[in-house]
Amino acid sequence: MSYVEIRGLSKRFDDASVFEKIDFEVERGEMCVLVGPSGCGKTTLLRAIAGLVDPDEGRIAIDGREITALPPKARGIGMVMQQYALFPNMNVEQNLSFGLEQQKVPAAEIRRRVAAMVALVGLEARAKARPHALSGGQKQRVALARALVLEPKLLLLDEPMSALDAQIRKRLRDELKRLQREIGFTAIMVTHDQEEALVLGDRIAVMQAGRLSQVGSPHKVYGAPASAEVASFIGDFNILVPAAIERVFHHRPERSWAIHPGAFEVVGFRHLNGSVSLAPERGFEADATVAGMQMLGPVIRYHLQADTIALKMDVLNKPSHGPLAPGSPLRIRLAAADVREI
Ligand SMILES: Nc1ncnc2c1ncn2[C@@H]1O[C@H](COP(=O)(O)OP(=O)(O)OP(=O)(O)O)[C@@H](O)[C@H]1O
Repeated sequence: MSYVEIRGLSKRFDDASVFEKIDFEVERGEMCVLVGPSGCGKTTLLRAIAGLVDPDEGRIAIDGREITALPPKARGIGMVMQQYALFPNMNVEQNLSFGLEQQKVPAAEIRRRVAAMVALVGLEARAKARPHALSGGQKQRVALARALVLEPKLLLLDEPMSALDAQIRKRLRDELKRLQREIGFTAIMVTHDQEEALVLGDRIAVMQAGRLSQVGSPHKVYGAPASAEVASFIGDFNILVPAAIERVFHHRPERSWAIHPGAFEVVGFRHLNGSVSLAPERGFEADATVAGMQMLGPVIRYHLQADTIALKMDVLNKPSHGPLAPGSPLRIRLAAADVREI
């Protein structure tokens, strides 16, 4: 039996189903990241686990104990939301102490646990500061520390970093991973950010239109997406029908596609898995022209047109080859092993 077990969980608002028959597990000490397009039901699922929304059917158990009918306070669940929701009139230490005082934890133990947690999130120098005097990243660290100091059985994180700018967000993300390794807490986190999901998740659950379309390790979900929808959500995928590939790409016997038209509906390959060249070498598979480009930092994403097929390819951004102008002709090479059935 898994540490967190969710079985057949469904929720409707009026006549509209938000999610239906959701099943999934989280092991003790694991961070499960829930990703999916806006409106697919992630927040409602998290709120149902927290007890803030009543599911219509299904059950939730933590550590072998069913909690489906328990009020939120009795579930032993901590929550961190996008908005910091700190107590504005209390300093950092007081924000952290509050929940422990409510639980009637002895004063000496409160002092010890709060001091240890403040140190863990690196806020010793700001322990006496009130929220208005903290930066966004610091406030969110306080919110995280305030939830963790109560040692919840399960921590729910709803887009905890989405209000922060990119740089701080990455720092906090690494810090969250470190904290999770050090303390070993169990968490379910909702994010829109694909990279955040892949970095933080021990397990990723992809939710689409109220259903989980794939649950697996980041490696599995990224490397072997279960459907075209998952592939397009976990980004960077060219999705094609085999007939189009057959028509546009030149066959080479030693590198045949191993694709039989009609055997499945779509195939795809990651933007980064193809290579492009201006040199007319032998062995390239398809002619294309540059339709546009996006500068992404470490890679340049080219929008290419190969006959009737629009493709995207990521090429390492090296000084040795500058960006290609729109209209540049080039050839695309692709290994059969990088083309997946999806
Ligand atoms: N209290 C409510 N009453 C009626 N409909 C609701 C209620 N709460 C959420 N919904 C609807 O349920 C659906 C799922 O909403 P939810 O907030 O769970 O999505 P989400 O995946 O978290 O979206 P986002 O990523 O944009 O936050 C939406 O269509 C939303 O309008």
